[in-house]
Amino acid sequence: MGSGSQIVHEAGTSIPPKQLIQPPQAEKDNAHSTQNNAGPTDMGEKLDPCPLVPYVSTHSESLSNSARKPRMPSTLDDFDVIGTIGSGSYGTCKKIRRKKDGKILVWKEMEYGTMTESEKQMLVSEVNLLRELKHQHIVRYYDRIIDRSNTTIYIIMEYCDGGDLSVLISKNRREGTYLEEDFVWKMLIQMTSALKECHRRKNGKAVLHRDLKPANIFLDSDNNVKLGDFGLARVLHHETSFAKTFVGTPYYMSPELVNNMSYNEKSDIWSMGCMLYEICALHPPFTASNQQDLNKKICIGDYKRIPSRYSEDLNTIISKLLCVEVKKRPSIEAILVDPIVLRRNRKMDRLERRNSAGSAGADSLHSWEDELKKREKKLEMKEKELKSHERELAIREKMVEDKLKRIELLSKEYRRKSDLSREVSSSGDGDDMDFFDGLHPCLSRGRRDPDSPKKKVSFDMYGKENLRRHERYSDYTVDNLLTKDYTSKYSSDLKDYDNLYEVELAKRRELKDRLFRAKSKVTDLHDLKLDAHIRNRNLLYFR
Ligand SMILES: Nc1ncnc2c1ncn2[C@@H]1O[C@H](COP(=O)(O)OP(=O)(O)OP(=O)(O)O)[C@@H](O)[C@H]1O
Repeated sequence: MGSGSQIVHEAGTSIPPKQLIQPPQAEKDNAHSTQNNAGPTDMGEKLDPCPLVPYVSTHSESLSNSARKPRMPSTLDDFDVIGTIGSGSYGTCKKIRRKKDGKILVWKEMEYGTMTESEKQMLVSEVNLLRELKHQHIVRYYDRIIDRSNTTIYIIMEYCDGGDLSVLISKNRREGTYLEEDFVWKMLIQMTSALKECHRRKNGKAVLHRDLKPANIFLDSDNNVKLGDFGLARVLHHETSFAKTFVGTPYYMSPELVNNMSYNEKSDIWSMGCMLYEICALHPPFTASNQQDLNKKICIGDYKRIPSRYSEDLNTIISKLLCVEVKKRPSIEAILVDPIVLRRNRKMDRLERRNSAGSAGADSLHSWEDELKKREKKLEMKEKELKSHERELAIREKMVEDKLKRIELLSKEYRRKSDLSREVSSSGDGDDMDFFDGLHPCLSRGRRDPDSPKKKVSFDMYGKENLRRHERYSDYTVDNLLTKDYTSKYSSDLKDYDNLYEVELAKRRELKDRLFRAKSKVTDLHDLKLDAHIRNRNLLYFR
């Protein structure tokens, strides 16, 4: 029952729904205090028609009754409570997580200790009923746990993360917005399909919901209908086609109930009409300040058209459901074969197919996009690598350029010094050198033997002739030059080479001096020789 809803007890008076089910304080059964879901308790025996095979989590849709195997009964310890969703007339709903697989579910806690026998029967019927209803638009029942220590039954169900329709209607009412017509049709078609499952059961036992209202229509994350809260539904055997008890929401009460007739399948159809009307208009079709006025309106079918924004087709089908005459009101099959509904159903099918094709296309687009993103990332990384490689190369290039410049400078210097040294040595070459032959061995050193093969002269600064054996310029490759060790070795080698060159130059200078001195000595000797010769001639003359 929705909070705030009132149960019509007598014409003109209303009482809160809780009072219908809350008995005068019944004694709590504290005799048993163990928690399980199969033991022979006042609840357990009735809940389970076969105590040895406790009805277990019938999670798998494909699991047939005959194939159902006994399983370890669930216990409260198998779940973690995440939080409370809300409380209704019969208990509190909590969001829970199943420990073994993390599945999010809901349990409805209902205290049965204070219930009367008939209420307990009703609860038993609810749980047994829930087990049997397996439909994509009906809230799935999973399991139940009885905690005898606090006389509470926990009914474990599917969690509907879209909330319930009453919340959606209130939100739209608050915001002054209307729900889309397509959404209303979707609700109509899916609710009809869920009701068909209840009204036309294979075992021949129709299940009447009895409390169809927006608060009992849950939505999943895709806004699909999940018909829930069968708390007050009863199993109706076909042979007794009228159930006498009235339970439900007064605004949705059908004319036959107002006229004290029994609740039947068509009463559910009326309630569905009221609910669809409310989804469109955001308020129920029949409203009044007291029960008498409400009853009158219901009995004559006095309601306004749904807002003009909605199609005539929708208005027509809602009017059919809100037909005061039970016989003329369509059954669930009649709704399903109504031309308007069929037309709409086909349109929805087409839309759904297009959407799923669209979503498949979108999926492939997404995966394509993902693939592209991955490739882009790879390319980006490669580009980064290349850039850093390029930077490295630029540095190496710069280093090589510097080295080459230095080498050129050094080679220029070397050539300049070589020219200088050649100048020095050339000034001591020629006749003078011949003159020195035999005078001092060191003076003839370095002079080429005319018969010996000509010494190869290379002007290539890297040529091996211009380097000491261990100083081949060929060793100074670009790569070698770039290594730190080799660079320092190279500089120290050049320094050695400079020193040697200086020594050589000094030696040559000294030799030049000595040559000069020897030349003047020769001149002196020549003069002396000439003088002696003259003197000798004079002496001969005098003789
Ligand atoms: N399976 C479910 N998934 C998600 N929320 C749920 C589920 N079942 C119930 N609820 C939410 O839990 C709250 C309590 O629900 P409950 O059925 O106990 O009470 P109610 O329907 O509000 O009132 P009443 O039972 O009196 O009709 C509600 O807000 C309802 O929307």
